[in-house]
Amino acid sequence: MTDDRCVSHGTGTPDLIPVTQHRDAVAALVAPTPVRSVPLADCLGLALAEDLRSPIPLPPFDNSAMDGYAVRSVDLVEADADAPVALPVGEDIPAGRVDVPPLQPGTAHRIMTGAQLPPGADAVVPVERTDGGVREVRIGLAAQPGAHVRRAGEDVGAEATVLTAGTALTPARLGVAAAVGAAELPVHRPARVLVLSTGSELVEPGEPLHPGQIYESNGLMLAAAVRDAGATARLLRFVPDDVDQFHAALEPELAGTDLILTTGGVSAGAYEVVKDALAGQGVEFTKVAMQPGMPQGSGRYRGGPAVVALPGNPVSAMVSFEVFVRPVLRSAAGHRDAHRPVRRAELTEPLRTPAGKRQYRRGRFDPVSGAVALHGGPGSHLLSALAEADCLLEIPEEVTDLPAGSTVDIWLLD
Ligand SMILES: Nc1nc2c(c(=O)[nH]1)N[C@H]1C(S)=C(S)[C@@H](COP(=O)(O)OP(=O)(O)OC[C@H]3O[C@@H](n4cnc5c(N)ncnc54)[C@H](O)[C@@H]3O)O[C@H]1N2
Ligand code: MOO
Repeated sequence: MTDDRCVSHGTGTPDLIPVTQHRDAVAALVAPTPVRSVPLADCLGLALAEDLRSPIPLPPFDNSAMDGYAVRSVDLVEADADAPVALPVGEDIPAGRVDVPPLQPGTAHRIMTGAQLPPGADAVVPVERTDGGVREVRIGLAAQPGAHVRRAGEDVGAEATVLTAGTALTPARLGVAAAVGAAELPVHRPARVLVLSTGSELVEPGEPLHPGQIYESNGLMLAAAVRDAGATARLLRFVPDDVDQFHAALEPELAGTDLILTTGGVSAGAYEVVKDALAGQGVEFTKVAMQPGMPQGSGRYRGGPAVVALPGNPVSAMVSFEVFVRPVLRSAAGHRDAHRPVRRAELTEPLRTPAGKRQYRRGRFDPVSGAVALHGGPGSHLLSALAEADCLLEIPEEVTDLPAGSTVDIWLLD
């Protein structure tokens, strides 16, 4: 909800559907993907499908936090830098030694970081506080019981849950999974997305550009956004505004596709290739009460893969992806946090928006002051401002005027 707002009445455009309605329609198209076991090395960024319980405590055994000497603290009560206590050294215990002999009273074992604490020892003296002796060691420090000892289970108790279902597998989470002995994890298969841009004006970046032509940017951008959302993307070469070429590009690629994402050709002109090709094939075209991103399509292509048809204006395509597609891909792949983080932020300047449409403006957020500044105008061709933005401001449909200092919801982008 946005504070300090002027609300307009009776300005809704009757043929526009609410953002929530289209969002629900898109969400209903993409089911959760199947779960399978995947080697840890291939799990980065995927969502864990089941809680991970540790079969062992971590650390698995009491061990030394320092290179030094394992001792009985009672043997060193009198020890002092000026009056060191000499103890005979029994054994060497490097990390990984499995047959660790007990520590006899009045002796020390030389021990390394990570090595098992010998039975009978209750403290470790760092080598720097000794003379480093190999047969006999002189220790100038009265060790406290437990000093420099890492106790079994201090980090993770046996049978404790270390990761919960829906967690995104970050490097540290993969680390803890390996530390408790997991070789594979149950994860959702990423959703498989096909990306196809349309437009006779489009030219491949790197090729010469003639008057009236523009470089194709939506396909690459959306394929990257799909991958960033944790799904896999197959980017097809864009097609001109030609229905036959559109179908010819799609047909051979349908197998193994969960979602077809198209851009362009969905508004009201004479050459709306996506609309012409997909209307009557299971895809409905609507106008959504939002800006950017008004013309939209969704459905199932000939009863098969889901289709989301995004508008061609680059900012409209990207914002529509954020609003409708990204959360759905993340939910389908099992992510608990499917949505962008939302914050409340204070506007640095006044903002006027048209009534009856939910606005998504591009902004820059200062997390220290909690202020958000608009970045670039509302035009849906202003791609460079989107590229520099770090958040989207979400302004509700009924709001038309916001004074500086009003608080608004923002979605934090990466
Ligand atoms: N008479 C009307 N005209 C328009 C309406 C309307 O309701 N009535 N809606 C406007 C809105 S809002 C939008 S958004 C756009 C959406 O149009 P389309 O989805 O049909 O997209 P195109 O016309 O193909 O392209 C729009 C714009 O974007 C550029 N574009 C398209 N594809 C790419 C790409 N892959 N890479 C880079 N740029 C691309 C294209 O050149 C156009 O400039 O329609 C409005 N018009
Ligand atoms: O949907 Mo359009 O995005 O307002 O330019």
